[in-house]
Parts: sequence; structure tokens; C-alpha cells
Amino acid sequence: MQGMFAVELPPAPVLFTFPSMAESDDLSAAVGQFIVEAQTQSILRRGRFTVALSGGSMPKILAEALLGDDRVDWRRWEVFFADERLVPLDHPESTFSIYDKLIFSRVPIPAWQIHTIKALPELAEAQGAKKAAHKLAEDYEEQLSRSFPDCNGEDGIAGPPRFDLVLLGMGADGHCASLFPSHALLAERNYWVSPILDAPNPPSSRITFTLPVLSAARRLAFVCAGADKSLALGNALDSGLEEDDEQKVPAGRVILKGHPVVWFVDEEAARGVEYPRSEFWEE
Ligand SMILES: O=C(O)[C@H](O)[C@@H](O)[C@H](O)[C@H](O)COP(=O)(O)O
Repeated sequence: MQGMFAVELPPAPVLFTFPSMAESDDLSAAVGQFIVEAQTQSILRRGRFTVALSGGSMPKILAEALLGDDRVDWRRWEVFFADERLVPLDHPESTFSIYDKLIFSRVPIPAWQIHTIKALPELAEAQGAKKAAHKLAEDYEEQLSRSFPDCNGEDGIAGPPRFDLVLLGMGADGHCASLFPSHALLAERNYWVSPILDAPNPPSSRITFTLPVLSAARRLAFVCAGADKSLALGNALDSGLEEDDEQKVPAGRVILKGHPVVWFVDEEAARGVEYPRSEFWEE
């Protein structure tokens, strides 16, 4: 039949499973290798490595995966946070503060290449939490625009910033970044960064990348461990659930175009999940 065209389906997610992190460093070593490969390709092609990081257990996993690896070219890294809690930057629950203690303070990454939210206290005092949250999300989106000039449409390429790599965790409820199940933010398609004031996980006030930014990534990996993640993992990988199905957990709604979403999980999280396992290390 003339005029038929093949709809290009996104590549299926790839699932790598490893022994529990309590017993072995196989998972973090594989994550480190994956990051170094993405970094090398990005620097070769674009002279820098743009990364969006999650909080939770990710900082500790990345410290284990990357510290001491001399292949990591920190001076070329440009770091954003896929979500951040609206607390002062020196607060123990600030994702930036945790990364700074565990990683940034120990490696030669220029401070101006680590993009944090603006200081909060003054803003919140002056304008109240809601207005402050909107202002901080707006400012973070401006920081993105400045760091990703080609997403402003100047040279005809409009659309969300394309990170070289996004690293996400997943909650037991299937949330990623600060995109939580059944939340209106899952439908946000215009803004790249949104405030959320009713996050079910404390602290309740955050800013988060929206799905368009996560799904625009050149490479994206989830890293999750623990038996409490297996139900959400099964849901996220269930090809029978459409991306926009109400039942689909947020982590399952991140769909890349060029590359498969990659999952690095431990055997506890993968237990009972019916999905083909792939071998990370080539024989
Ligand atoms: O700031 C945050 O809380 C994170 O960005 C959040 O999305 C995290 O990645 C998940 O809650 C998984 O956390 P764990 O890996 O610690 O389970």
C-alpha cells in the first residue's frame, strides 16, 4: 500500500541485574563503566558531559562507582539535579549538599559547572513557600536554557534540553525525580522544571524535571535496589501497560527515542519480575 510508513517504536528497556549491593560492588562497578562510556562519547562529540542526577541512594552509589576512577574527566562535567528539595543548600536533606559532601568536594569539578537551585530562605520568607517554589523552578529552567542554547529554537532546534546522561532512582511507588504516581505533574509538557509542594515523600516542597526533559536524554539509566522496588519495577517494564496508562508508574513513562532506557538493579528488586535479563559485561 503506497504511503505507508513504519512507526519507529522506542527500543525496549534493557535490564541488568547484579548481586545485592550489600554483598558485592558489581552493580556500582557496572554503573561506573556505563557512565564513563557515556562521558567519553559526549566529550568526543560535544566537548562536555551534561548529566542530571537524582538524590536518594544515588549519591552513595556514584561515589562508590566513580571516586578514584581516573577515566572520569570531572572538568568536563556539567551537572544539574533531576529534582531538588526546597531546603537551604547546606541542609542535610539538600541533594546538592549530599553530593557535595560525598563527591564534589573530592573531585576537580568547577563549582560553576554544578547547577544548584538559588538560595531559598530569603525568597521563602519574602514571598511565601508557594511563590518561592515557582520562582526557584523558573530560575532553574533559565539555568537550563543558558546551558543548553540549542533548545531555545534559535537555530531552529526547539524543545527540551538533551542531557548526555540522566541518572534516576525509583521509589517503591514507582516515582522518579519528584514525579509521583497519579500526580498532575505527569501531564506537564510545556515546562521543563516544575515546583511540587505536595510531594508524598518528605520534604514535600521540591522542584523537578518534567517527563519531556527526562525523555529527551541521549542516555538514561535507572539504578534501584531492594525487594521493595520489585512491584514498581515489574510495572515499569510491563510492555502491556501503555506509557500514558493511569496504572503505569512514573518511572515507566520515561521513554527515550534513540537509545533504550537502561536498568541497573539488584537481584532483590528483580525477584519475580518477568522480563529478559541482559549481560552487562561482554564475554
Ligand atoms: O530526591 C529524591 O528523593 C530522589 O530524586 C528520588 O526520586 C529518589 O531517586 C527515589 O526516591 C529513589 O530513592 P532511593 O534510590 O534512595 O530508593
